[in-house]
Amino acid sequence: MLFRPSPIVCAKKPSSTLWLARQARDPYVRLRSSPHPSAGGVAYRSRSAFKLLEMNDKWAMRFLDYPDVRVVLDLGSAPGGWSQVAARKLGWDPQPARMREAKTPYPRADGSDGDRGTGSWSARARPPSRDDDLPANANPVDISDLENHAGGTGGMGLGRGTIIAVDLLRMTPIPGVQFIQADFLAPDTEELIRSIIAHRTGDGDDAKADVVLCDMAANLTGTHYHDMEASLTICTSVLEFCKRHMRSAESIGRQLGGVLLMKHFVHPALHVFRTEILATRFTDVRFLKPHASRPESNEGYFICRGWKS
Ligand SMILES: C[S@@+](CC[C@H](N)C(=O)[O-])C[C@H]1O[C@@H](n2cnc3c(N)ncnc32)[C@H](O)[C@@H]1O
Repeated sequence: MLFRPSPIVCAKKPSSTLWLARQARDPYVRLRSSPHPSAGGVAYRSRSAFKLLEMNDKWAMRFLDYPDVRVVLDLGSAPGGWSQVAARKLGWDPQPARMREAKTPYPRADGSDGDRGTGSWSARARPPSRDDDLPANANPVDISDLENHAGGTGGMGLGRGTIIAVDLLRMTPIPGVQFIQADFLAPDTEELIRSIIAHRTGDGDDAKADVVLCDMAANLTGTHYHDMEASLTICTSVLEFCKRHMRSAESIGRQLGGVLLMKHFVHPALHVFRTEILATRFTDVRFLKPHASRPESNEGYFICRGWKS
């Protein structure tokens, strides 16, 4: 007897069919899945990477390109597209050492050459997956082993400066990026970030960030009011963080130095937040909606340059 799947089990919900159709049409989804020259020949981990590239490169903001940019924070970093862009901009080699190894013969325990000539991943030299991004016993908030962790050079090309990425979720390592798995809104996280900047730069109490990127988005609850408030809470917390930890334009000697790029969602208080709060703290504040941001999404970005301290 032929097995006929039940139509109830097989039927796709209209919403998932629409989602699949949208993904298939989306040029950024297609771009994301292939190695990209601007990512040093590796694929970007998120379609969000193209938003950051657009805001930095295409609109000539170039806030990541100045040689005086020494410390970049990526808040809400997972899966890592923005960190990849930042790492590349600061000159870190995106090809992990074990990826390069995988293209060369990988010796087997029996002494034979293993994968000679295939260029494929062996079980021992495979790209890191989400499950092996950190050692099982690693404490994501322990900074005592910084040099050997994701942010250490680990045999990769040396870039300049420090990139610190923070997310609630785990993130596969990126050369040059120090990842902290933590809630940015939790009271201890700020001090942890500050101490890592101090440790990496050797600046002690003067440790500051030059560029703060925030793509954080709280999980949607479905309650419009609650979701709007959560977005504004993130924006105000990030600004409070900048008040204590951003390097001022004056101290760099560059008028538009000290940059905050921050995602936000529609909120009735946003205009006031921009004009009465952001605009008093930064020399130049603009609203951006990159093409890579879906038109139907309520998200937008503030690019704020020239921190006045
Ligand atoms: C849109 S994703 C970021 C994508 C990222 N920019 C990229 O290019 O891959 C938003 C991220 O914000 C993180 N997030 C939300 N609230 C957070 C919080 N309080 N602390 C840390 N991360 C948070 C989420 O876990 C999620 O990974």
